[in-house]
Amino acid sequence: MTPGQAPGGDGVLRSAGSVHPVVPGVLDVTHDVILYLEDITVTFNGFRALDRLTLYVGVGELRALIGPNGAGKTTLMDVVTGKTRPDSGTAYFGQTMDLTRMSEAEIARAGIGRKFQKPTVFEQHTVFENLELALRGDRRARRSLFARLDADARDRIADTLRLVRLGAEADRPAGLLSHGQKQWLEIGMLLAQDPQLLLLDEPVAGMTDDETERTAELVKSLAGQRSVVVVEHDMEFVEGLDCQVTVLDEGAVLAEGSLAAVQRDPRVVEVYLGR
Ligand SMILES: Nc1ncnc2c1ncn2[C@@H]1O[C@H](COP(=O)(O)OP(=O)(O)OP(=O)(O)O)[C@@H](O)[C@H]1O
Repeated sequence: MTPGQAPGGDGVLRSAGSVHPVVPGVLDVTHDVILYLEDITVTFNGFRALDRLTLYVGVGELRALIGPNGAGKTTLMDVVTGKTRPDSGTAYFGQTMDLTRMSEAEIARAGIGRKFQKPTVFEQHTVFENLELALRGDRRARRSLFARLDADARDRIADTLRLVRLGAEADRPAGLLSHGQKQWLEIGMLLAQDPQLLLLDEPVAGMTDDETERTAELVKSLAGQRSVVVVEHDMEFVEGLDCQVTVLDEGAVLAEGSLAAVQRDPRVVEVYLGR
């Protein structure tokens, strides 16, 4: 990343020798970067949960975020989704959307979806209905609810069911699904909103080995069409993702690279084993 590719703070984007006016609400990924976090600091009563953290995520990239307890992973997700405002630093979605000036709802509408650790599906409703409800939250789908695009909405649900491998469960109440299936349904509900950046917080916590393996396949298949950032402690799962790994420690990036490379890094070994 060259500094010239970073968004300016004055409403005008400077990029590689040219100046573009900012178009509000339009995701601009002309530099193939979907998320820019630069020099982000977050303090809680003087304690630095994030300490000048800088991180970039590419368009279509799958990135794993690891680090010991308290490293700042959740706080980072909170900054991206607007739940926590940084004390300083810049956070941009694409070239033009300043996340630090957007509400949580605006950020979600702009195309950032977040899955929390605990599944929150509607247990009384069927799997299909859960996806339908998620789709109704999408502005494009709402417009189409009573119009001829209804078939499109149904197709979208069918596609999502296939993707999260719940086609055979479509008519079952979500409350009867296994823990792993509920997690996949919730990922499907997020996908129904068509996010361009998906944040997954410990998606395999509490899953069986088989479910964990299937989730790695699912998460890998989600990248490419959208960018995905996964926070996870389960190293076998992270290995299965076969992607770039960022290690956080004490609120900053300690190392970045393949899982094998960061696991060889003595500083990473120290924070995981040395304390
Ligand atoms: N609202 C808050 N008030 C005070 N301290 C906080 C708050 N949120 C987080 N912290 C502290 O900031 C640090 C980073 O927390 P964070 O939850 O981001 O870490 P994490 O990497 O997600 O950890 P874990 O792997 O345990 O989930 C921790 O020391 C935590 O206690």
